[in-house]
Amino acid sequence: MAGSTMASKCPVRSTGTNEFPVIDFSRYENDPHSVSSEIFDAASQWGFLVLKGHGIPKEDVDEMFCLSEQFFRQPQKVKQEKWLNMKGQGYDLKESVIGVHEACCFGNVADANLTSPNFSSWWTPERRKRIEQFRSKCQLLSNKIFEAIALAMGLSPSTFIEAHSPHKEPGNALRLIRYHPLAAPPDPKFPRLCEHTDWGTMTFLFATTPGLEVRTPGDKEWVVAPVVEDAIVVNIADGLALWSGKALKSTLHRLSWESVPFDRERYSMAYFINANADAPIKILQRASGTGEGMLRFVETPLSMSATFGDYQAVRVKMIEKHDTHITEDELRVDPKFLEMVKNIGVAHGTGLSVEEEKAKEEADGLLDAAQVA
Ligand SMILES: O=C(O)CCC(=O)C(=O)O
Ligand SMILES: [Fe+2]
Repeated sequence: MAGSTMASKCPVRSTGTNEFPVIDFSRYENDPHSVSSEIFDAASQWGFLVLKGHGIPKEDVDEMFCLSEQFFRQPQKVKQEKWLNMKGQGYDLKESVIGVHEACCFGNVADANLTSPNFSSWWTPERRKRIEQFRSKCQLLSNKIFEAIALAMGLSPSTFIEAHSPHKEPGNALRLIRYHPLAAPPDPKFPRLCEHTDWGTMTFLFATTPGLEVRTPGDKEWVVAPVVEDAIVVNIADGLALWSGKALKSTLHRLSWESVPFDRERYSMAYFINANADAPIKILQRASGTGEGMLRFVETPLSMSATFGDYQAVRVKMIEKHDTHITEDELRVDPKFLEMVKNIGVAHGTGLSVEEEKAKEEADGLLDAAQVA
């Protein structure tokens, strides 16, 4: 389990945009090959990048932050009218080893949040409509990035998109987050947000103030991700690390009390992208003998057949057992499959190459992949 208080006592270096990958996506249409290879390089070395020129209007992002602030300013009783459910909809409050923050999460298939009964009465039809319109813009952007990544890997452009229909469960989730101020220092065991890797396929992070800490390539140190105006932080999550045979990296990240002290607040928004529950898990591998500067990945057979839905159910169980309003019954999964996912080594975030990772696994025995997301 992550969230070690030891690590959070170490000083955390700030990074500049000359070190952390920053990519201007407005060049993609005219120059798809070089932009997609920049994205692939950042995603395989850092697992994180800052994306400028992404096309989501600034006014829309500002409006989402405005809704978020208004909602979190409501009395606690109003906010917690509906707690987060299994469809990733509702209010979530964490003060535990997972972290100290509150969130309102809009998950499930496109437009499901227009009518879901699992939101506080504060969320009027008009406000829900704006949320769904924003989710739809994020979803269209995610398709473009998936296309770019497929292009860089020598795959059909629709390879990842086909497994990400917005009309299929579990859908993508927009999580409005507030790291709330506390009246007194927290329990020393609680981090602001524990070290974790995300468990979907890709995540967009929106923030106007720094605080997000990321492990550098080679897993050497924590650095604070730079905040670039009107840009989005994009990170690869475990599902895509698994799918790409770990060519794309799912990197550990967190928030420490040094970054967001107990008496301060910070707002952010995370858009978690998930593969469709019925999409079969596939593993890609780099094909040998491809030309200079060209990558080509091919599918390799998987020892047991499983879907992303099987995988997601297991990851939810790994996370939600810590503190939750979800019952044990709802979290029931096949114990054999749970064991397989724990041992598969997807939630790695170690910064090691595939070969190094393999050698380490052999040396250490099977990795415990039970990172929380
Ligand atoms: O708030 C942030 O900047 C990061 C949030 C995050 O990593 C998460 O919710 O998974
Ligand atoms: Fe995360």
